[in-house]
Amino acid sequence: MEIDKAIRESDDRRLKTKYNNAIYVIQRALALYSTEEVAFSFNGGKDSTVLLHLLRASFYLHKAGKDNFTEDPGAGEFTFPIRTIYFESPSAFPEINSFTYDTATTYKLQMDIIRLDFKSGLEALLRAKPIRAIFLGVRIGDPTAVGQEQFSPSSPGWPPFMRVNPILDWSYSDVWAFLLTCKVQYCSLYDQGYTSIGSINDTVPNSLLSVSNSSNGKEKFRPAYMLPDGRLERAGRVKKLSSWPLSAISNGVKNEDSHWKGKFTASVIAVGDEILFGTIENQMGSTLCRKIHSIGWAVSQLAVTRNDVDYVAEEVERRKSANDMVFMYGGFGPLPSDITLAGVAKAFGVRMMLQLPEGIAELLHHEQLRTPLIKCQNVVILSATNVGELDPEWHCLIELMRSNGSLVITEPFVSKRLETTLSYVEAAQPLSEISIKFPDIYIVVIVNQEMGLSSLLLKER
Ligand SMILES: Cc1cc2nc3c(=O)[nH]c(=O)nc-3n(C[C@H](O)[C@H](O)[C@H](O)COP(=O)(O)O)c2cc1C
Ligand SMILES: Nc1ncnc2c1ncn2[C@@H]1O[C@H](COP(=O)(O)OP(=O)(O)OP(=O)(O)O)[C@@H](O)[C@H]1O
Ligand SMILES: [Mg+2]
Repeated sequence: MEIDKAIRESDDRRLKTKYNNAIYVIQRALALYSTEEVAFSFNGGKDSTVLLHLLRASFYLHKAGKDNFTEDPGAGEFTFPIRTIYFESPSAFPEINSFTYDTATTYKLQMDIIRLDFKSGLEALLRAKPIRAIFLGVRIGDPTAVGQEQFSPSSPGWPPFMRVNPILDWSYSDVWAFLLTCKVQYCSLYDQGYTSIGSINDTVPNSLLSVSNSSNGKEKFRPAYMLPDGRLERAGRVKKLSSWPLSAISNGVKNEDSHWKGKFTASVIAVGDEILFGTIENQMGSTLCRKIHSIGWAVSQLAVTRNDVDYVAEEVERRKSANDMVFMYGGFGPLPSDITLAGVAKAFGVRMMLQLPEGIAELLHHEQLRTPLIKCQNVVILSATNVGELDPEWHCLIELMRSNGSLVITEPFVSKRLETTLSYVEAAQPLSEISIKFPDIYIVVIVNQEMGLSSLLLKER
């Protein structure tokens, strides 16, 4: 078998060790799960291309170990037995799409094309098929590798399956040593200076591979395997605004809800038994909503949870993917009941290290704040415990995030407040007419017992 042979004949001892270890992880997984219970997540990227060939080699070795094994199947003669899944997105590079499809044909992959987001797609897959483990080409250093091991259960809030990461400990140069030693095809973009490939919206060739071309002034790039320092693999990823969903960056529209179309959305999560006991009012919540509105963002939810790690994790897990930003307060400090950070860590599937979620906690220092603010991807944890403390903290947060380009401040809504002494029922008719005639106006009705009724008419600028 060409892969196994190429590695055995190579004198690269490090590559041999990496190869043997990865094969061992795959064999362990195949001993734990039947072929029907595993899937391979393939996206035409270099890491998943490595994994494809490791899986092929594993199956060959598995078969070779059997008594009745005689021939060595060439690339086209051997049907790859594992269900392969590809999440195809409209923002994928055409070169990635065509390489993925061509590879599927060459190696006879039974490939399911999924046109849903990862989570919904996996939910549907696991409902339809008995999949229990999925092979991924995740490597240490990938943002998504944080907290993962070779066998890592899917994160809380995700459908239950085992993530199997056979090349987790491979470096960038190990990947290229393997692809070049085995002389296998890889996506053509890697020969044009791309070193790590996301979507067309967030990936450009790595400028560290640039070679100036004086003859026609056009920039040219060396191939990806020539990158001298693998730590700079992601230098071609265009800086995302913090780590917000790409949809929000590319077109300014995250939420498809017609009222909030065009707006960035945030969720607010308060952590506090004292609010749920009714001992204190949640004034911080309404103040924070006002502040968020004042920067032109929409608040999609204001939630209060118990001081309980699982409750917090579940809420954060749900809100972080549905919103551009999540703001949290309460449950933050030195007491045993201060579990907000542990809940955030659990939501991201990472451990706590030195009292912070490992690998994802960013400390935002500001000279006017005694302690730094904590940001974990798109979740900001505020330390303010009352409205008085919130004002300066918010001011510093906005200043910091604006200066590092991680916050887009848009025009606030234009709002008009109408007050009337009409009853709710009487006002319903004219308000419905307004909303039909002006669909871009969002109407909030406020019923006030003493003064009757008022309506807030909100419109985007
Ligand atoms: C098969 C598969 C399983 C995944 N499982 C998880 C998971 O358990 N938890 C999680 O937070 N993300 C999971 N993801 C999402 C990835 O961590 C990550 O968001 C995705 O690969 C996109 O990375 P990118 O935003 O850098 O392109 C999974 C993705 C795939 C394809
Ligand atoms: N759209 C997708 N469809 C299927 N699997 C995917 C998809 N995106 C990511 N994955 C899985 O996640 C792994 C890690 O993705 P990542 O982008 O880090 O690596 P890659 O795409 O293989 O290579 P590169 O780092 O060069 O982009 C992939 O190897 C693959 O297993
Ligand atoms: Mg990729």
